[in-house]
Amino acid sequence: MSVRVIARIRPPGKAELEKDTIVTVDSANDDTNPNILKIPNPKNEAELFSFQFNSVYDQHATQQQLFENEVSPTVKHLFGGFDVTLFAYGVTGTGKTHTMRGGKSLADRGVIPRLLSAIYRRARKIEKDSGGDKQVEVAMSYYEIYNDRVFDLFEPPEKRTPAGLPIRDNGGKTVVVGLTERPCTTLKEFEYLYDQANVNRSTSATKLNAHSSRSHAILCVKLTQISDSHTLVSTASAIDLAGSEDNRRTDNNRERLVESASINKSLFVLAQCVEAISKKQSRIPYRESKMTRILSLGQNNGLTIMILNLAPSRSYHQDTLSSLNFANRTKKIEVNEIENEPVFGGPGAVTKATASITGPSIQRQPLRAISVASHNVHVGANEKPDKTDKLVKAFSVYSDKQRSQEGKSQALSHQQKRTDKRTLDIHGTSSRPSKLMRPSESVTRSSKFAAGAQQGLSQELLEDLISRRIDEKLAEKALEAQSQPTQALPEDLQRRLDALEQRVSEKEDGSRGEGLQFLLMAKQHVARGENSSALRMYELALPYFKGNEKLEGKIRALKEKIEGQKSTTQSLREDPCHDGAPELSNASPARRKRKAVRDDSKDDDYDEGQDVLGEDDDCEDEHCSKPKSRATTKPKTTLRKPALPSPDTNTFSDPLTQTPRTAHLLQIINTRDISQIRGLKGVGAKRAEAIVGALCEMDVDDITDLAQLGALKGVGLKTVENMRTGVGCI
Ligand SMILES: Nc1ncnc2c1ncn2[C@@H]1O[C@H](COP(=O)(O)OP(=O)(O)OP(=O)(O)O)[C@@H](O)[C@H]1O
Repeated sequence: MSVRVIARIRPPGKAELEKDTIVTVDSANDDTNPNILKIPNPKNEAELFSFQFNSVYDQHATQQQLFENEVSPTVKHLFGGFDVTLFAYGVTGTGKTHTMRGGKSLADRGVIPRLLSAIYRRARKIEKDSGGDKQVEVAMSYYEIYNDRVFDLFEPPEKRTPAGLPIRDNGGKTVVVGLTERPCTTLKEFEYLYDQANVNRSTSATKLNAHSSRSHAILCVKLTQISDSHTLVSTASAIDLAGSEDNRRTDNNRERLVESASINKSLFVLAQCVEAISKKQSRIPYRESKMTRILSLGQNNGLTIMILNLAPSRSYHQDTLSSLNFANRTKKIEVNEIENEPVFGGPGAVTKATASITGPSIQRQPLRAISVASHNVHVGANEKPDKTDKLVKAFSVYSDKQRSQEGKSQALSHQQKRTDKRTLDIHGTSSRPSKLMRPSESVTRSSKFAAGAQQGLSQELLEDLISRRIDEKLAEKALEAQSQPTQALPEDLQRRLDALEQRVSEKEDGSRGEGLQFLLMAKQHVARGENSSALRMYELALPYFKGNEKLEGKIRALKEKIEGQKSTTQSLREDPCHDGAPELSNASPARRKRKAVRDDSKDDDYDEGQDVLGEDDDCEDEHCSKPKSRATTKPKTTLRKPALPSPDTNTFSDPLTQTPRTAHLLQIINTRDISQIRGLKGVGAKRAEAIVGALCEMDVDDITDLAQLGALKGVGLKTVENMRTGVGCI
């Protein structure tokens, strides 16, 4: 099933004139609801571009109409066990927050309060009709992604840690670690919590919107239906994305510019993901931004609805065309229509399944699936094993990773996943158990043994597997013991070093890491011959390196190049996300390749990025003496002895013999997230940036073993040893 795309045009604002309205609504067939949007070609007003979506709403559409027609029908699917994802997309000031949250009056309420109202209504009805046999519980979590960091909206800003909450990949799903989940038994309770959390959301006035959202907000509503025989969990995710903004029009100050760059970058990556999915490319760049990792468009299951918000007026002409092009590609994305499995079991299962929402009023989730979890189930004591024959309804999955087989093998792997899940779920929870709840090693081993037996592994192989696990555990213990500092630094020195490191990281976080990421992405685009995208990345990097002549020169040169290409080849666009015309063909792959080779040979962006940094380092600011401060922190690491097996042992190169520690290290490296990588032992910001740079230049998607990691430019075996000894297991 495809993503359902609906478009909504807001009324003209106070400063916009009715006569400047350029977006009109039509229907494919006169007697049906409107589903076509028309907008003139900016280069030839007489020509109209048409875009068809599932539904289109004009400026007169009410909140009630939009909800009744589009969102209300999903409620029964949610109760049927499907996850539902709704997200609002659009340029700043086009009405996303108005659509999702809305105003306070009854008529103005947006999709989210109406959805909750419908959920509670249906829940009460189910409970009543079942004569009390069924119970429905609702819990919510709410967080924002601000400057590419995840913050719990139940935490006031002053209590947040600057780095935000970590996100992890857990069995193919992205999860936020340490998020608050709050039960809410009534609509009133929900509204209270929702309003309270919204106070914590980052908003500011910009020239284009007096209450502009400076973050992507993600609300997850978890629905748990409990009966004597089974428990069913499903999730509704409602996402209010921040709007892209053209900073030539915003007059943003530096702080707003940095926010804006971060918003634009994540939306740009989203557009890249959608484009890669629509072109059926094997690599979808989800990992390049936290928002795209979390949204996982095309990877999540259940129902997905995108609400495209548009402004009607001419001043948004180019932006509107970009949004329409984006939506046009999004509507082609296939989503797995998989319902969550009910969990069979007696009252024991019910207790376990609802433990997280019937306990104290605030619950910390150990590890929580964000958007949708197709199998976010809880297994009870009397689990019935005959559910594995349940059929998956659709198989159109696009993944970050190349899929080895299609069709039948996918069904098989789905079943396999279930078998694995069952093995895990025997311990009573589907999410990662807390340390206290973690089963004993022997239980884990015996369940693995059982899983292996189910999979038809030979006795010999199983024993081998077990003894390897024991070895791994022993090695881990030894590593942990050795990674303790043998000698603590004097308290005063340690404090000074910490303060110094903190200052350095604060400075780097704000002005280097992000900016460099843009430069790196620009380089990637140049290498692929995508000059318009590269230009956009360079422009996004500019606020971080203001006044940098090299960067400005690069932008000028690229602009000239693009202009030159346009006039000579009559090619209307190279990057469809930032050009007006709908669905125009791109340059031929052969031409692209030729261009890529030519550009690559000239391109020195990454080095230039280092130059930019170099100039930054030369400043007189006391914090800029990084090399020195880094050097002074070194003794901490040199006190520790490396405790890795030698590089020529299997552990270095054979993924099968990887310890959990190694796997965790590689997982962190493969995030390509500078802030995570620089948290590794022995890795400073510069090295983290170099690693990310080297990863971006690799031909393969991910690093799969330590040998590969050690071979990266600027890494080396000693660094690998350091990084590995400093990593904990997950
Ligand atoms: N359908 C609508 N009817 C009436 N007013 C609307 C409508 N849509 C938007 N508005 C008004 O337009 C203004 C901008 O809307 P809103 O803040 O929802 O935009 P946004 O897309 O969320 O912007 P940003 O991305 O900057 O947060 C608000 O004053 C809002 O009330």
